[in-house]
Amino acid sequence: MRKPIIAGNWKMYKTATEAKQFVEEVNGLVPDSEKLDAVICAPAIFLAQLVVSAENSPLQIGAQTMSEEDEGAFTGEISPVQLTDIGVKYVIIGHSERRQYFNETDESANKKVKAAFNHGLIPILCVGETLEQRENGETGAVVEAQVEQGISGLTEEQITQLVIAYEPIWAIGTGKTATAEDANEVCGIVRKKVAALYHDEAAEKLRIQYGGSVKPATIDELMGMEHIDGALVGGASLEAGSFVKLLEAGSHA
Ligand SMILES: O=C(CO)COP(=O)(O)O
Repeated sequence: MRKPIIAGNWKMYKTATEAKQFVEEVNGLVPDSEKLDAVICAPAIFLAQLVVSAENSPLQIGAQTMSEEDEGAFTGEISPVQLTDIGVKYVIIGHSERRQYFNETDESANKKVKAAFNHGLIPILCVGETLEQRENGETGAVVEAQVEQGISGLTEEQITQLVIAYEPIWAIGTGKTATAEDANEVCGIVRKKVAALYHDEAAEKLRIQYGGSVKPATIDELMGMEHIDGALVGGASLEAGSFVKLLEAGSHA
């Protein structure tokens, strides 16, 4: 059995005050960590404060990106060493917005995934096709290539701890969710690819999330699918009530 994982990606939303209020509101309502992993990936500027706010709750805090370097003259960057030092547990790697606006690639994602593991962080590696690629029937090939390059060189043990988020780019922030069947089909392709690159047991333990306009109204159907083990959620994770509903659905899956 794979433990469900619901992660909110706040992107560049909320002030520190709003973030603190959110965590205080959800703190008592987060399902037990034996049932579900609940994560909020917040802007870097208030990660340290949120780790403290969530101290007595099963809620874990994640970053939205990081440098692959441990330290150095990289103005504006944040390293995995700095993240683990303040108690951050997860980090999103290779989100499509990072790829689109900040020149991230499968190669840089691979370096960051390895750096995350080297410092005890759990990476959430994002993959997903554009609308054009989907319409051209290239979804499977695109996602397989992203997975193969993104996880290149990982140990089997790391594969079993990794989280991969399948986020079709056309479904992000658009209100267009992939159907649960379509999402499951691609998550199945991801799992099969990992099985081919490693072996079945490692692929069976790998957790795969779907992301793209997930809402409380759509989460149950998605979580009912064979290959979907959770969700990476933007808009619907910003409001405490909505996030708690997603966690409840995840914990009953
Ligand atoms: O990009 C996403 C999560 O990483 C999805 O965002 P939305 O849930 O707002 O579509």
